[in-house]
Amino acid sequence: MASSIQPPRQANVSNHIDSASLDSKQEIENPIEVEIVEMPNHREILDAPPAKALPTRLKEDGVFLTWEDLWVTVSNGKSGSKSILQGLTGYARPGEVLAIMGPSGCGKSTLLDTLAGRLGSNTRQMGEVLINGHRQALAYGTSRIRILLCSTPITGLHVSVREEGKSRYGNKRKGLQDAMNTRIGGCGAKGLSGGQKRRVSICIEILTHPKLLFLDEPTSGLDSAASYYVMSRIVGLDQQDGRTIIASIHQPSTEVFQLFHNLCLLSSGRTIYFGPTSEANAFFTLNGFPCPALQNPSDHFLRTINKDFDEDIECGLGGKKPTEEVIDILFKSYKSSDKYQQVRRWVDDIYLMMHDFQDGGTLEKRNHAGFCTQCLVLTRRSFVNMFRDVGYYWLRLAIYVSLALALATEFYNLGFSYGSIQARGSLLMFVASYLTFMAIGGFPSFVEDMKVKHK
Ligand SMILES: Nc1ncnc2c1ncn2[C@@H]1O[C@H](COP(=O)(O)OP(=O)(O)OP(=O)(O)O)[C@@H](O)[C@H]1O
Repeated sequence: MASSIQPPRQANVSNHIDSASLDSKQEIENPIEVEIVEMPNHREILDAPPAKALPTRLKEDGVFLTWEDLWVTVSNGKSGSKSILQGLTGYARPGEVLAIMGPSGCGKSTLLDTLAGRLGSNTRQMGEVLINGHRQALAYGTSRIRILLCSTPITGLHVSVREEGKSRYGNKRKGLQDAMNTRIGGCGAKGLSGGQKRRVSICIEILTHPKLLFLDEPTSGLDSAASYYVMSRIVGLDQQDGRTIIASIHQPSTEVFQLFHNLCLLSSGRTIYFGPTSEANAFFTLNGFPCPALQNPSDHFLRTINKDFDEDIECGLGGKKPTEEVIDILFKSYKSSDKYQQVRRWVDDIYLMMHDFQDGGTLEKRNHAGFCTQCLVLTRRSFVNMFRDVGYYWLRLAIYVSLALALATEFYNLGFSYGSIQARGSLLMFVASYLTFMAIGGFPSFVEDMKVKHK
C-alpha cells in the first residue's frame, strides 16, 4: 500500500543525508546502507482505521507503545502522597517521534521513566503501559554510564558497535568529526563540552539500533543549529527504520518543533493536548488562545500554560486570565474533544490489532556480539583506559617496581637453611596479600564495567 508513497530507495537515502547531515558530501559519496521500512503517509494513518492503515511490515518489526489512564503518585513521608501524573492516555507508533512538552516540573521525565519502566522505589504506578499490546519489561541501557567509561568518542562508538556484533559505525557521527579523538572527560578532567557529550550519547544509543528510543531532553546544551541537525537526523533515521521515538523537550525552535509528528503537552501531570503537532495551534486557537503571528508555537504553548510566574504576570499585565483558569479550560476542552476520543480509539485498536497479529508474541531480543567478541572488545577498552590513567596505571607500575626492588634487597641470598624456608614462606605470603589488596583498588571500575556488560 505504501510503496507508492516512498521515493526510490537510493534517492531517498541520499536526499535525506543531503539535508540533514553535517558532512553531507562524504555521505552522498558513500550512501549508508539502510533497509527502508515502507511508511504510510502520516495523515493517512490518522484518518484511516488503524488495522487497514498500517503495513504488515510495521506490525511485524515496529514497536507500538500505549498507555491508558496512567497515574503516578509519590509518597512524601508523613505529609501524605502527591500525584505527579494524573490519568494520562496516549500512544507512540513506529516511524514517528512523539514530543513530550510542558513547563518545568509538569512530569515529563516521570512520564518517560514510567514508560521505560524505571520509576523510583518511592513512587506508585497505576494504569497500564503496553508494548505491542503486551505487558513486558524493556531491556534498556544508559549511555551516560558508557560515556563516563569510554575515553574518547571514537572508543565509545567502537565499543558500542562491536558489542552489537557489527564491524563499523559508518558515518553516523552527528558532527563530531573534529572531536572524535578528544577525551570525553569526567568530574576530574575536562574533555568534551556538554553538548558534544550529549551528541556522543545519542550516537551510541542510535548505533545499537533500538526499536524504541527514549530521549530525555536530547537538545539541551546544544545550539539551535546543532539541535536542528541532531533532531532532523534522528527523525530521518526513525522514518527509515520504522523506529518509535519518544523525546521530552524543553525549548524547541520552530524548525525543530515541526519535525515532531505528535505532541503530548502536559501541565501539572495532566494532558492539555495529545495529537498531531501540526494541529496543536488550531486547538489553542479554538479555545481562545491563538498563537501571535511570528511567534514560535511551542513558546506560545508553554507561556500559555506556565503558572509558575503568575504573580509577576498579575502585577505587570492586569486583566489577563489567571493561568490556572486557562489550564482548566484547555484540560476540559481536550477531555471533551474528538482528539481525545481518537487517542482512546487508537489505544484500543493497537491493543486489538497487535493481539490479532502477533498472537501473543513479544518484543524480540536484540542481537548481541558473541561472548568472545565482547570479552576482546571490553578487555581492549579496559587496557586503553588504564593506560591513559596516570594514577591507576603508571603510579601502580612505579609502586610495583619499587616494591620488587625493596623485596629483592630484603630477601636477597636467603640460602638453603631451615630458617630460609620460613623467610620464603613470608615472602610468598607478603607478595600474595599485597597483590590482593592492590587488586581491590580496581574493584569500583569493575563494578562500572559490569553495568555496561549487563546493558
Ligand atoms: N521520586 C520523586 N520523589 C518526589 N517527588 C518527585 C519524584 N519524582 C518527581 N517528583 C516531582 O514530580 C514533579 C515532576 O517531576 P519531573 O522530573 O517529571 O518534571 P519535569 O517536567 O521533567 O521537569 P523538568 O522539565 O524541570 O526536568 C516535580 O515536582 C518533582 O519534584
